[in-house]
Amino acid sequence: MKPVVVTGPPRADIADAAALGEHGTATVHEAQGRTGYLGPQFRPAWPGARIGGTAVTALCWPGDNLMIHVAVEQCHEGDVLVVATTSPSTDGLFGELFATALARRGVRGVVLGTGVRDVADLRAMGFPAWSTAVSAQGTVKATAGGVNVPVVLGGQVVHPGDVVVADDDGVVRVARTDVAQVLDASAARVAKEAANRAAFQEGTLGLDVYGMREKLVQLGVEYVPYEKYRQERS
Ligand SMILES: O=C([O-])CC(=O)C(=O)O
Repeated sequence: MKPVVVTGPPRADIADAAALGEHGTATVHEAQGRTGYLGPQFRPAWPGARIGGTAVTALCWPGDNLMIHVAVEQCHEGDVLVVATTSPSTDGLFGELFATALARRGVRGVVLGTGVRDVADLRAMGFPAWSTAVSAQGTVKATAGGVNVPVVLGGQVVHPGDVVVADDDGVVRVARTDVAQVLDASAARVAKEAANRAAFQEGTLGLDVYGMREKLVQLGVEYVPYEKYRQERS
């Protein structure tokens, strides 16, 4: 792999990214056709954060955070730093000092396909972080990798400038070219869910709200009174 730092890639609009962040991962995931989810192994370092930002990517070697230092310089207001490793790793590549530098640059959070550390400090400073591990294991700063190259996390390809949405349910990526369409679909979904919620609050059942009774007939589901069911089986 040839080490490279790509500067100034096109980014999604940071207001659009924030709006997707407000919708949250479950809505955005559904709105883009149930794709883009990095998987349940990506957990927040502390609960309650909800962000949407534009991806700056770093490809590091396991146990080596040199390229995070390089990536910090490429991060702008509204970005989310997305860190992958060249092979599986759980080491604590990122902690409170990196968070301090990123917060100073207006970065909204970090997503790591490896370990995070200093969790208590990250919580106290309110810097959002998602990772596949929490580990005190320290790292070296020795091997060159990539910045703003496509990276794969949880089977999803994240390109620099894509939108990353993250909350207590995990992390979802939205391709930069899909952002407008996913925003529209998310808003439509939120409106539909509001109508469904109102129906549930009034006591209407999901079976009727979603028109599933006909489906049950098609599937051959039979409603049998208890006594008849018992007699047939005795
Ligand atoms: O410096 C490191 O190796 C990572 C870390 O702990 C920090 O960012 O605070």
